[in-house]
Amino acid sequence: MKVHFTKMQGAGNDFVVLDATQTPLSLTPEQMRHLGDRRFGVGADQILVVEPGREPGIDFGYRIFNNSGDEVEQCGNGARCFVRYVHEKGLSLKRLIRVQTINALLELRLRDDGGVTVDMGAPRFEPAQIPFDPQGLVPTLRNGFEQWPLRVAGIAQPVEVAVLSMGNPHAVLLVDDVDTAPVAAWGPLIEHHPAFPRKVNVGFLQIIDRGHVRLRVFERDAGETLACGTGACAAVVAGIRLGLLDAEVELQARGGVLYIEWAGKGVEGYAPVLMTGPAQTVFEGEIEL
Ligand SMILES: N[C@H](CCC[C@H](N)C(=O)O)C(=O)O
Repeated sequence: MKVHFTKMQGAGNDFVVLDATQTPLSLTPEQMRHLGDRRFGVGADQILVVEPGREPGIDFGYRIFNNSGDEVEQCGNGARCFVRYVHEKGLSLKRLIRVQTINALLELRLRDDGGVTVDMGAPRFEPAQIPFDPQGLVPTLRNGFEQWPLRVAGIAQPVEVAVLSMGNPHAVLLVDDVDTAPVAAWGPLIEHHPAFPRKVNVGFLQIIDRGHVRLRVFERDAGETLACGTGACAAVVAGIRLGLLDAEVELQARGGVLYIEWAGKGVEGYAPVLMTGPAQTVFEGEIEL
């Protein structure tokens, strides 16, 4: 089967984008893995599928697959590429589009300056929503926010992580310097820790000052990526809840800069996280699957 694709990237997190708005696409996990394979396929961290909106007021469906072939709940850098894609393909002229993922409704805005801002929804902290099983661990509270002392096989000392969901699960640990952080060594150990029944994305967060951070993310099912949008949102939310960051943060990922805004908890609960950053088409092509 010949499949047309568009290769895109957002801060170096790269994607194969497939258009299923006219004809349904149902690819197997093996076909998704082939698309994501950097040697035998196109190569990407994730595969994004653009589907028609299924309800009034919803412009599109948005499905996300890691290059492992597993479908996941959310992808922030992908959301920015999604809105760029639908405009470039003439699938929508609206500057604000509403898209439905498997567990969230997102509002994506193409800005007048050409940048893209996505409303990533509110973070969730309840263990069952992450999901996270504290396994009897006693957290330390910092500014009233839990840091959980995970005991990880292969790591001598307990690893203090903040845990939350951006629709997908995240564990965030503070490091002095992302360049020397043990991302490759600790990332997979924490990703597969039994406290995370659906595994977890692991963020290594370096605080520069209250408005500037650096972040590396070892992504669930994808390994370290040059940027992780939901990971950036999760890390900034954790930093704000720990009392270390202000409401607007510039985040340096290895592949580019993201701007994250979160107003914290209001009268109606937790505010949504807003993320602004780049989204670019790299090339188009066809592949035999
Ligand atoms: N690896 C993530 C999905 C992609 C997230 C990331 N690429 C982003 O931009 O949010 C997960 O399994 O939850």
